Amino acid sequence: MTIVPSGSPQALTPATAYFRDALPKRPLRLGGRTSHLARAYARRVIDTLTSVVPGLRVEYVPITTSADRYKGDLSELGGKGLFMKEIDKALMVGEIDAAVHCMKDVPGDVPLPKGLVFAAYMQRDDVHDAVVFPEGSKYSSIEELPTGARIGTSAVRRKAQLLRWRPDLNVQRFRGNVIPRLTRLDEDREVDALVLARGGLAAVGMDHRISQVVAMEKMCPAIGAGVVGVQCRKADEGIVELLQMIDHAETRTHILAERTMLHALQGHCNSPIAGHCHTTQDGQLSLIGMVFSRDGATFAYAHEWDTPDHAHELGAYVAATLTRKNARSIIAGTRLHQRP
Ligand SMILES: NCc1[nH]cc(CCC(=O)O)c1CC(=O)O
Repeated sequence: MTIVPSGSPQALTPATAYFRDALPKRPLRLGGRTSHLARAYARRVIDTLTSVVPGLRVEYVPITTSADRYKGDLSELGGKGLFMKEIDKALMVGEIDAAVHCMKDVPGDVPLPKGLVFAAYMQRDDVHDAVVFPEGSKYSSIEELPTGARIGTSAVRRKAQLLRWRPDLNVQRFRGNVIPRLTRLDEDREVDALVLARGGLAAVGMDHRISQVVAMEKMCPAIGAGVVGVQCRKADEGIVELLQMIDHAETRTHILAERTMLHALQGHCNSPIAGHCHTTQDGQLSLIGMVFSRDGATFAYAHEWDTPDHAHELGAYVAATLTRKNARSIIAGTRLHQRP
């Protein structure tokens, strides 16, 4: 098979040369979850890879994770990387060559498995949260909802911020993959509205269901929101280099700042922690960090800036500022199901 590099001849890097030799043997096996969202994100990874390396064959390997099997409250299981365990294992034993993950679901309180590396981050999607109402609902925004209205979400981060905004709302646990969640919203009428990620809804073709996009000031995103990461074995140098070809450098810097903060706060995707890093118009890195009590009544906020080569320092600094503002006890006080 011939590889026609996109763009200039210099585009033929060692990675494409390496992969040209491995290609005839079998397609690259990309593992990920079975959900519509995971498949949509994998499609994005595959399309980007094949636009850089035309002729590259990639096969998607869907994997059911513990979090997909468990229908209860994930915080009761500890919430630590349950969307990843089986995928990590498949990658470590060589059943797959690479894995696609939503960075939001990658925990910050346990180290990544030894020998695995995120070799590519795709350019970040929109990070706003969005509100969806059941079909035929007379409401179209959170502001219009009457006292006691039921909002469905399983994210403690969303619950805390909704209650901070509207303490009179009744926030209920509502789990599941995006499409089944929307079906339940319309059919069962258990809740009056759902809050979901705008980018996730758009990725599965459901953006027409969005009635309200929530401002960042009302709903600070999760660490890693809207970022798809591609992981592989560190020792597979050819695959590492191949994936690096689709790495989005600015997104990598933002993820480094956000996840450094998350590590320092010992948080995971079900912690009441929010944060967002972006590059300002004058080229500075801006990082916002927030932690909440579960009822949203107590929170700590920090916002700092630094140069793009100081993403790590910025993450550590914002975490330290939050810690000085009692972040640990605010978070700890909210862990209702903490194990002894
Ligand atoms: N926890 C599930 C999950 N992981 C990533 C996304 C959405 C896309 C993203 O922010 O990466 C979602 C669904 C949601 O929060 O509505």
